[in-house]
Amino acid sequence: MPPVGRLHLITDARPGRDALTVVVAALAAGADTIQVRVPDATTDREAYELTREVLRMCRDAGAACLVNDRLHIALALGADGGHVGADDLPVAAARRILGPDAILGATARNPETARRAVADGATYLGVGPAYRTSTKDGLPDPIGVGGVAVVAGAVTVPVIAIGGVTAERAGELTRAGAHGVAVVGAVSEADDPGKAVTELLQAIGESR
Ligand SMILES: Cc1ncc(COP(=O)(O)OP(=O)(O)O)c(N)n1
Ligand SMILES: Cc1ncsc1CCOP(=O)(O)O
Ligand SMILES: [Mg+2]
Repeated sequence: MPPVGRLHLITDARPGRDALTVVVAALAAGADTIQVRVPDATTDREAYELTREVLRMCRDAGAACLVNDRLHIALALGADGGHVGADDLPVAAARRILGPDAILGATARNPETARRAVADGATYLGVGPAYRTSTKDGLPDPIGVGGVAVVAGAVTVPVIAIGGVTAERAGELTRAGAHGVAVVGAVSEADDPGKAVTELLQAIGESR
């Protein structure tokens, strides 16, 4: 299993976003993980084809490729793993499907859920929303840096903070115990996605 990366770029497949162009720029700037996340309305075939392209780019760049929700696509393509949350397969079922060597991320926002996810086989935890974000609807209130710190202190697996993360905020999250951060908008909405990745890497102490 590859190590859990510290800067996860999650694809932004909202209308008008060019996910692949952003992935190319992010990988060139040093993002170490790409998570393919598509809207629910996207067909499996479309998601498969996007993931196949992203996986090829990740392999060339030495980055990990994870698939959100649709673990069958990760398996079919031999991606590095997947990410599940409360509305997806339970973590233990996801682990059985992906096998022992895959990276498996699980969403948690409190210590109890976090410990259960780890016991059930999560390799890392996506913890948030750390801050308010408009990228995803229906999220609960942000847990803030303090909430991320509480979860990070409760588990031994890497915690990846998510939700409203920017280069200005990333450093306080890693200083609070997060191993890394996951972002959508901070990179995909940037005028220069590569520069945004460079600034995020600097903020988490991973500049090259
Ligand atoms: C790194 C990371 N953390 C959290 C999530 C959110 O997953 P989930 O709660 O299943 O919500 P969706 O992304 O499926 O809408 C994530 N994808 N990645
Ligand atoms: C998928 C997801 N889960 C919690 S917040 C979020 C979206 C994060 O997007 P952004 O980095 O633009 O706030
Ligand atoms: Mg999900």
